[in-house]
Amino acid sequence: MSGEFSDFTALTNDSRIKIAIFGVGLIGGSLALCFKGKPGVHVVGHSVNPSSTEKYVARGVVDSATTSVEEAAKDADFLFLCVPVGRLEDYVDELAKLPLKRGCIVTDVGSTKASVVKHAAKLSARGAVFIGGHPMAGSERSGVEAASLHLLENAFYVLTPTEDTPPESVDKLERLLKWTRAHIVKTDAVQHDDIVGAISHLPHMIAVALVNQIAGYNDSNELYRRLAAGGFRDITRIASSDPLIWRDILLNNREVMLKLIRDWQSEMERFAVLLEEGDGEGVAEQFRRAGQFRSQLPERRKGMITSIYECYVDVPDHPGIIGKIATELGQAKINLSNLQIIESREDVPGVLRLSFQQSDDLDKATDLLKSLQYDVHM
Ligand SMILES: NC(=O)c1ccc[n+]([C@@H]2O[C@H](COP(=O)([O-])OP(=O)(O)OC[C@H]3O[C@@H](n4cnc5c(N)ncnc54)[C@H](O)[C@@H]3O)[C@@H](O)[C@H]2O)c1
Ligand SMILES: O=C(O)C(=O)C[C@]1(C(=O)O)C=C[C@@H](O)C=C1
Repeated sequence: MSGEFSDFTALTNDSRIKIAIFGVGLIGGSLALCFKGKPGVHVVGHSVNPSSTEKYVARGVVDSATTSVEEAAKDADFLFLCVPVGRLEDYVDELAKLPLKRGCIVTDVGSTKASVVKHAAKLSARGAVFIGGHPMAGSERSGVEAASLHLLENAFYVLTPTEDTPPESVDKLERLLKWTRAHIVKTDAVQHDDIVGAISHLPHMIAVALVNQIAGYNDSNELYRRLAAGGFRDITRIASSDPLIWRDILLNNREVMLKLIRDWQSEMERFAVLLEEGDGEGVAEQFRRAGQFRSQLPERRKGMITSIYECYVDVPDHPGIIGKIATELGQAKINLSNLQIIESREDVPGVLRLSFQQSDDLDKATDLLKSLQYDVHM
């Protein structure tokens, strides 16, 4: 081992590290992939479902898997709770009944923090330290099939230690999380929920409401769906997120969300007034202000809407073209994460959307496809 991770084995008193992941889905699976195969590390996955445990091992995401919380938790140095927000407290309660390894670190990846941090304080009575966590990266996809070694790379990873959290435990967790290549940010759990409510939960709700509004119009005229391409697609990717994961997040953060909805309604009302009054300068000013703030967002950072790098390719309408493009990319060792035909443009035979998890892959793919005379748009 070398460089920034050379102090890794100092994370425990012996050179073996057991990491238990409860819920090996998109986030749990991505964490497992970051830890698995590192020297001395054993990653055990937990699922309530025996067929899922078999799948985790068969896909090579974990070293072993079990349906027993007790077996997964036994002697574990780090325990990651990666289940839906609505189940986090149940897992804390189960762990609180078990003989956990002294000084072990229990953390979670839930999209809300205040309630679980408060609830998990009880783990200290078992000699464990709870530190709330939230990797600010994700996808509209879910399940272990969507897990990726690179998901958290360059993303922010929020930790919410309290004043009672031993600093050496925070330090230990931070050192472990270096394997994810995410950037750690520490904040208070309540502040986390306010801010993440605004920059993540509200956009998900708006995307869903917008899609449902348009779907309603589409019921009486199919042209809505057929013409909905550029802007609509950009702002609504996250509307395809997992319904149960988001049910739990929004219910858990409901007080914050109710205030944010009211503020959103005021923003829309402001637009309504500007339009009623025919105030063109006022409308333009709204766009100027938004553009200015948006231009200051971190570029191509994982997390929020930009976690996937995409390009669009005009494709002639003949059988085999999709396979041909996928093969060209594969032969050039470019990792394609998704490929989708979009039938929204009437003027060209078809448009293929290619998605990548690395900006590098996107750049290589556009260069390659352009060199092969394809029309590529960003
Ligand atoms: N999806 C995202 O973009 C994202 C990003 C950051 C954090 N998170 C948080 O990560 C956690 C997991 O989300 P995910 O996107 O990985 O979801 P996922 O559906 O991909 O994975 C959830 C895991 O929990 C298990 N699970 C589901 N319901 C369960 C239940 N009732 N009891 C026990 N286990 C159950 C599933 O088998 C799966 O292994 C959530 O708390 C979510 O808020 C999600
Ligand atoms: O990129 C996405 O699909 C996401 O929704 C990721 C996202 C976000 O809103 O930024 C979603 C939920 C999380 O808790 C953290 C990250």
